Amino acid sequence: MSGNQLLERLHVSRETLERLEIFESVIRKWNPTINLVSKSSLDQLWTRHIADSIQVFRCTSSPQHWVDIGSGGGFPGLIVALMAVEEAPDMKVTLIESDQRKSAFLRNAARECGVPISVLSKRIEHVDRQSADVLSARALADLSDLLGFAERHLAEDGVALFPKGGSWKKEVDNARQQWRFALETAKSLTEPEAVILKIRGVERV
Ligand SMILES: C[S@@+](CC[C@H](N)C(=O)[O-])C[C@H]1O[C@@H](n2cnc3c(N)ncnc32)[C@H](O)[C@@H]1O
Repeated sequence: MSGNQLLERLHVSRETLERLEIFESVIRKWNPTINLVSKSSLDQLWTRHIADSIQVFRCTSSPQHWVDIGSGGGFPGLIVALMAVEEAPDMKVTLIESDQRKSAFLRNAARECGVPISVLSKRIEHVDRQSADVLSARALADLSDLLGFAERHLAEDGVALFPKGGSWKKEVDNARQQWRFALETAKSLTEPEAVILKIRGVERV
């Protein structure tokens, strides 16, 4: 599927597309200095990163507080905040990113795109409890570690959204040795083998 077809399928409005184009120009400007996405995937920014993040946003409806951990170049957290400007204007979005230069990028990109966010430049292990309705993380850690963060930072009826590649079943089996949780999966639109894990009710075994 081409980038345009994907965006059509993900129902992106003209106004949001304009913000995404501003984001694209900011990330292309900063990437050579701080390597926000790999040079090879920069050519597929719209499919590999932007559409991939929009589909995470589309996995849930009307949360009040969305927390994204290890946001890096803003995937999915900054794209979620950008989508929310039109579609969920009351939602608060917090990005947690331990790298100071990436945090500076996130603040700058958000300002240029006109997107309100909070950025915490800390390791997730040092952040106060967030009571998030949604907790997301892409390419940060294996599922068992992510569930430790979910247990601490999700509100009681909150949902964790973790995009995972082809080996997700193995990660789920391993995680079940340490954690009890309810799992749903959504097939990725951008990668045939990939899924988004939707996880609730995380408890230590
Ligand atoms: C592989 S990158 C993924 C970035 C982005 N989520 C993506 O999918 O493109 C992982 C990011 O998490 C950040 N990170 C790693 N460990 C972290 C921690 N314990 N707390 C907060 N951020 C962390 C790194 O600085 C890096 O930007």
